[in-house]
Amino acid sequence: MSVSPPRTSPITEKTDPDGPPRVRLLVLEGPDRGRSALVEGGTVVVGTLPDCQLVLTDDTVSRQHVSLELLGPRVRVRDLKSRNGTRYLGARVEVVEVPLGAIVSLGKTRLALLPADAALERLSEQTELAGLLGRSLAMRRLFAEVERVAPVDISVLIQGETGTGKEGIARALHALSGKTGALRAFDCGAVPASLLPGVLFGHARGAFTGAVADTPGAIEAAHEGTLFLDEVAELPLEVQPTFLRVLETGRFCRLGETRERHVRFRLVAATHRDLTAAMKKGTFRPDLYHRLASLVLHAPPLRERLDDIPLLAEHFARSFGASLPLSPASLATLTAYHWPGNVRELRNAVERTLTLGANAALPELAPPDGAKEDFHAARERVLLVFERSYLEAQLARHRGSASAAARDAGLARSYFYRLLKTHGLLPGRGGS
Ligand SMILES: Nc1ncnc2c1ncn2[C@@H]1O[C@H](COP(=O)(O)OP(=O)(O)OP(=O)(O)O)[C@@H](O)[C@H]1O
Repeated sequence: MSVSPPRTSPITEKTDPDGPPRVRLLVLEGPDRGRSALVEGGTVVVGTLPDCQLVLTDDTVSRQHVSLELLGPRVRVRDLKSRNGTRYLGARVEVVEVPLGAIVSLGKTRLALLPADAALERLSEQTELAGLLGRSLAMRRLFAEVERVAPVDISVLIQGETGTGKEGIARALHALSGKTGALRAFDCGAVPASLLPGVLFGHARGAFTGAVADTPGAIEAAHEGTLFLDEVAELPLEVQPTFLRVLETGRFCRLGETRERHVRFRLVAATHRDLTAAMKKGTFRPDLYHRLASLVLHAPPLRERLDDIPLLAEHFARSFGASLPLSPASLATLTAYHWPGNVRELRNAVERTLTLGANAALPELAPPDGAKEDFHAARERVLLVFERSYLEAQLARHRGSASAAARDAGLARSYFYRLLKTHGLLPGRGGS
């Protein structure tokens, strides 16, 4: 066993598949942050006594706080009747088997149990970055990337399922960039293709019917700042060459003008679609793709970072005016679900449950006495319940095809998508 205080240096220890299981213990939060120990086989004890295999100085940790039995790809965590308890996914535990990669809390200390050969270079020490919350390893890795890339003036492409926080990541990149201009967000899927060039590049008075005044576009509003281009896969093919030219030269003309203007901004684009598939289909230009994807960040789905659920759920509950330590039953419900709509769906679930009380999907989160409900609140509740079950039934009938479901429902595709988004029902990657 070795004890060392690494934080940012790479640690790469190859695991012998026939040898005893090897696990790296790494303190992520608490007074001993950065302390790490490589342990091999058998059972090890963590506590403040000097003969523990990982010795901590945290005074909320007991002398012999927890034992860890290494079982290959899993670890049996046993609380040794500690004063402040041992928690996993936010709930107090006596004995629990956890996979490698899990994080357990001992008093104020948060300890990651990692595969010995995990590369640990680039874990951020933050659990909040410009409004984005995360204490899982996946988010700390992402935070470290954001911190590293933010001040560098290159385009960034953020890929990830819907609701994973791509816009939040773009905001964090901007907040840490040191740029003097603003962040301007533009959703390529929200504007009809025919209006999109005008909204993006701006237009001169009289450029088209209804153009009553000279109007700057989104790229000008992002001058000296960041342009966040959401749903970039929806950028119409015919607009892509002009946009690429702006990225390469910083020059463009408003619609209806011949005078060239100059802009300087950092582009952050996001998509939940597979752009390489879009290139193969011919709907996305490879030259633009390569320009956008100088650097790709992946927003991990919530189901791959269950450690974030207690933090996020309590944060959302607080933001809706409730202060609740989540019950173990609520946490078990929340962490057992696969969250196809990711963090947005979690936020909606918390809100729905706090608003609708016992009728909601996660009753353990409901206010204990049941909420008073006036006419407007009751109508809203019935509408929400109706909307959600209608959308689910339509999607099921059309095997997940949102376009077909929207047509059948007699709704505009964009409006149908908005409803799906509100209810956290947007089909994942590859959905239409
Ligand atoms: N890590 C996080 N911490 C706090 N809030 C988050 C986090 N991730 C997402 N959210 C919240 O979840 C909601 C959805 O996030 P966001 O709009 O950034 O996702 P997205 O990936 O851009 O979604 P879409 O692809 O549908 O546009 C927002 O309300 C955002 O504030």
